[in-house]
Amino acid sequence: MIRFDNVSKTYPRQSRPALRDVSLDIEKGEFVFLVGSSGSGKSTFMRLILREERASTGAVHVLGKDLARMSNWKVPHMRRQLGTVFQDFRLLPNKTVAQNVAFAQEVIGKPRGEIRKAVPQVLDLVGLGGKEDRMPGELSGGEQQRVAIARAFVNRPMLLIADEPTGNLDPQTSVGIMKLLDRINRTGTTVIMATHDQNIVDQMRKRVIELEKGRLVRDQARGVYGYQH
Ligand SMILES: Nc1ncnc2c1ncn2[C@@H]1O[C@H](COP(=O)(O)OP(=O)(O)OP(=O)(O)O)[C@@H](O)[C@H]1O
Repeated sequence: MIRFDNVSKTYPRQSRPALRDVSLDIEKGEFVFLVGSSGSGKSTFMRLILREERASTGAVHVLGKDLARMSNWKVPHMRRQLGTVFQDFRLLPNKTVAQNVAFAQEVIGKPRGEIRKAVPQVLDLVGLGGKEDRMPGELSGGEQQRVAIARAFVNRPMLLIADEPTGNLDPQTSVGIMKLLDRINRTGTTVIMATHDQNIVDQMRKRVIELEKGRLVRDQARGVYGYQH
């Protein structure tokens, strides 16, 4: 599903690479935690998968495609198969819960009938049945993140990328979000989640990839958080 072959990334005008010689494989259906202190390269890793950035050297393969060889016009098609969730939710504040989720389908040209069916289904799945007509500002942080996850999942992506999805949530709410991501993973969707949340990583015992100053320093099955920050 994802392969990094000796990938390094140095941003323009930076002397130190943000990623250094990273090689790894992530298979379909895996759940992977990406850990490492601030600035270790986690977001860069995710941006390379989304082709928001390009590798300086080495090759990144996503869904069997070499991203360096992918023409720009094909990138949106590739991204449609990836869902993204962020710490700050990134909902459209002037659209209802249902409209936020429907929007993800409208932009890819899904027929109206399908959207009308899929939106309530996915809102039920994330535990927001009955809140379709609320505005994001009327929801708790945990509920807003559920909307964001519904939006990311409604097109049934092969891969869900979550960048600190529990970073703004209290521990109890975070556990609910993790149960939801686990459920989504069980449907066969690969999940990659960057996090600083030690409790979550230690409880879930999934594969843990640790970056330190851009290098991959640990790749552990059923791993733990494993470092002090
Ligand atoms: N657009 C950019 N231009 C220049 N340097 C950048 C850019 N983005 C990131 N960097 C640098 O690359 C390194 C890795 O940053 P990155 O954001 O990938 O780390 P991170 O592990 O995601 O950190 P955090 O946990 O704080 O989100 C840092 O030294 C950072 O300053």
